[in-house]
Amino acid sequence: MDAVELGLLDYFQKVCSSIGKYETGISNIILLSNSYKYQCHYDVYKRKILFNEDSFNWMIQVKWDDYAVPNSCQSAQSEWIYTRPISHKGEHKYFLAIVYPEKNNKKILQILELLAKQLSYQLVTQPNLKSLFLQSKYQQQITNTIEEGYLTVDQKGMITFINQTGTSILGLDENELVGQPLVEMLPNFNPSPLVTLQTKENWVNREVSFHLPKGKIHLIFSVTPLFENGLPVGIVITFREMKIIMKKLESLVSITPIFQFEDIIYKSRSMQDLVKTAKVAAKTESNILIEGESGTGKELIAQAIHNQSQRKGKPFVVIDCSSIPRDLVESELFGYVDGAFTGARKGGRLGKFEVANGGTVFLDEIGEMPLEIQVKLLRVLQTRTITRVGGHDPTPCNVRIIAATNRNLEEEVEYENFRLDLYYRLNVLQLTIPPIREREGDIPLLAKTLVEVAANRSNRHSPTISLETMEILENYSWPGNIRELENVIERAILIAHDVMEPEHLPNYLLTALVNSDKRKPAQSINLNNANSIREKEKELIRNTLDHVYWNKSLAARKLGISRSNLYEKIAKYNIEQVNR
Ligand SMILES: Nc1ncnc2c1ncn2[C@@H]1O[C@H](COP(=O)(O)OP(=O)(O)OP(=O)(O)O)[C@@H](O)[C@H]1O
Repeated sequence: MDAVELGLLDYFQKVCSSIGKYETGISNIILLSNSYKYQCHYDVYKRKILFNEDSFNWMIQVKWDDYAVPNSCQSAQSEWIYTRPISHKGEHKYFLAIVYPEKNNKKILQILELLAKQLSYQLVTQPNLKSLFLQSKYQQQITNTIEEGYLTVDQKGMITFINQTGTSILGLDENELVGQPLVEMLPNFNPSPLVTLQTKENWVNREVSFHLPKGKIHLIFSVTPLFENGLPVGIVITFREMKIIMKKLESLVSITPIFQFEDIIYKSRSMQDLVKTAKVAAKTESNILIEGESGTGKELIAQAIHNQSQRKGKPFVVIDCSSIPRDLVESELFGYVDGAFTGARKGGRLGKFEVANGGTVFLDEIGEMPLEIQVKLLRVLQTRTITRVGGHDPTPCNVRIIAATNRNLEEEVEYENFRLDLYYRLNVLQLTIPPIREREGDIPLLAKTLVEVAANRSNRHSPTISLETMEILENYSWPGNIRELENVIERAILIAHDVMEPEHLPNYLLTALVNSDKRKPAQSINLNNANSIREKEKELIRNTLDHVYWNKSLAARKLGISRSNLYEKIAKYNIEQVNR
């Protein structure tokens, strides 16, 4: 085991640099291990000095004439090497050597003696703490490659080691820290991590802030106490910068909002008005409520707003209020402190609002939010702070809320399922996205564009859409809106060649066409031949009418369509009653 492993070299270097600070005029103090004693390179000129056993009795004279050193570099004809042993259990383990031009300089002798004593003492008291973590140089190198700051403190509270990541996080030099009391260098730990030597417990993911020369830093740290033969020897503190953790969490929790206003496909007047208002909303900081049926593009609009707002580039965190178990909503949103509840993770947890700080929170399905959480959300919006579950200290939180719902929130307020005060807070700007069946001219445009997108994605030639197919698409009510249209097209693309025909569409669309004033499929007809769709419909209507002896009300009921719709179809297909 050498001086590095024993931690002696660090200590030695530290002491030497402090000697340098007091300007004793001494330089070139060398720490020699026992194995080096017969040969040593010792100064800037790489002069090699041969030692023998006697060399360790205080002092030897070196005549520079014997060495190939240019005259200009020599301050004296000869110099003296003072040496002093560093002993451990009566054995000379190391030697200190100082090169000095004068013989018997008392000050030098005193310093050397003192230093050797201090180092010998260090050998006895330093319980090889370092060797516990750094059993080899490889391990030391590993500690320098890990992403966490890594600091060891002996049982007396003195810092004994810090890795490179640690020094760069703290913005302090290894020499400034090692050998110094932890409480002086990093005073904000409260309680001191050394407490763990008594409690014998690990601390996980605690938070602390320091004002250091680098500025204010916010750390997440963990502490592991170390024992050797049951006796406390020190602690290891691992730490990371909060802002780095936040960045990582952001990438896990937030999504990259990819949509811009240019990606929204529309033509209809109603969508033109909506996008215009959304663009105005993007310039403001107000909360926004987006209402619309499922799949109408609420999240798409929310992303486009975020990307055109001042918060672009900041987190965009999506919280689906309907998918979080009721009793976890609060901690998911606002986080919790250590020990907040049974089963809570040690060290607490950040909430999504904290992660979204500076950015946008997209609260999807806000209508599903439990009433008790609505109160807490209201408080966040009013105070612009969040308080973790089980915590008392509010933390500033700057987020913009874009809430979305496919319910009629005003009605939910009337039914007392949603708080009126929260509704007002969220509804500063309201956008209502119309369903696609109400967007005049949008379906053909959407269908054509989505066919191209889907064909491109699956590396296929993009088919054209036949008139008949387009008619079916336009007449369907699309309860699942654009998401449903996307799915239908995605599937059709796989089976269509040059032209997308009705046979490439799912049967339920064709059936629904027959029942076009009802939004759910009624009697299913299996239409495989595209050209026969009208014929099949005509046949179905005629058969039904014949079956009920042309009682049109009854036929309409059986077909699941309205009487007026039946009259329209009879006229359209020119169906006549055949006298039997
Ligand atoms: N106008 C549009 N142009 C192009 N794509 C659209 C348009 N509107 C919606 N989409 C696409 O439709 C799909 C559904 O949109 P989105 O998830 O935004 O709907 P939503 O209203 O938030 O749905 P839900 O209420 O079910 O959460 C997405 O793939 C989206 O890209």
